[in-house]
Amino acid sequence: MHLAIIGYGNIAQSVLRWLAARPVDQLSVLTRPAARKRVQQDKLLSAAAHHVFVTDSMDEMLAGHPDLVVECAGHQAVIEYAPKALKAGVDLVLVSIGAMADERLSQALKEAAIAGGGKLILPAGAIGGIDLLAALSLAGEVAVKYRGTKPPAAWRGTPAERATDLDNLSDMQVIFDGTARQAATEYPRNANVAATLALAGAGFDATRVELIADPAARGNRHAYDVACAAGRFTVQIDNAASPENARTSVATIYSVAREINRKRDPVII
Ligand SMILES: NC(=O)C1=CN([C@@H]2O[C@H](COP(=O)(O)OP(=O)(O)OC[C@H]3O[C@@H](n4cnc5c(N)ncnc54)[C@H](OP(=O)(O)O)[C@@H]3O)[C@@H](O)[C@H]2O)C=CC1
Ligand SMILES: O=C([O-])CC(=O)C(=O)O
Repeated sequence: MHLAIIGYGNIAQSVLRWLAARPVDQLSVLTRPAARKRVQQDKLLSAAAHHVFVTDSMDEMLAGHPDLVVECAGHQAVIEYAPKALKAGVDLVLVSIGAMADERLSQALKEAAIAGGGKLILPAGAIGGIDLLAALSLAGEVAVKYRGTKPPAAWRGTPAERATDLDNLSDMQVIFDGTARQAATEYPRNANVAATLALAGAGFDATRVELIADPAARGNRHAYDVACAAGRFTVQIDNAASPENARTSVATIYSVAREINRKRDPVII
């Protein structure tokens, strides 16, 4: 298998650490230009694959004909690279799913996938239960309400800083209440799961979202309720935060790992 990864942050490096136990044949990594030389020297790479290529050019990466591209670099990187990968006919795992809250980008991605023949794969990421939600939404209208709770530090550098004094919170506080579209747009590094739920269920404008800063939170809690004529269910996940990036739950890393296995294994679940 030839695996290509866009980004070299917490998720990318953690996935490579996991790959060391079962390396891929070829690995291509797309970094920012300033990071290329440093990444090339990282020993994680040679443990994760038999042949390694590091580049700062998407065209160069695609010229190697990867079997699967995994984006784990953020919303801006989705805009820059995702349409190209899909147009080239390569399957693309999109971790920064919240970028699809932008209707024009979402449409462009679909058109690129149709034109090129590559599949746009939306992984479960930090959340679970997407299989049931997506299935129930085929039976009729679904109502979905999501609550995302993280420690105050995970909300630094976001609009939450304007809503509350994150450093001096003594109790949990709702820092956002609105639609999945607003949440994914305003919190691009924290509310991708809201977008995942929206795409699997009621859509970006009907999925209700509450984001909460809680000084007592030990990790990232994702909870949601689904109701429809075919049934109802509630999910609550208490995720450990990644040691390298507290905003990102460890589960996200293994959700990417699962998609890699789904591409290379004969039996998939
Ligand atoms: N679907 C889900 O459930 C979840 C999705 N996510 C998404 O995954 C993304 C990545 O998470 P994580 O790995 O923890 O974040 P990190 O910030 O640790 O890593 C992101 C990496 O991407 C690099 N990068 C950013 N823009 C570009 C670009 N244009 N070209 C090449 N590299 C680029 C960054 O480089 P630099 O440091 O130089 O900026 C950094 O190395 C998040 O931003 C979020 O959107 C996260 C958690 C859950
Ligand atoms: O990793 C998480 O817990 C969720 C997250 O950051 C996101 O949805 O963007």
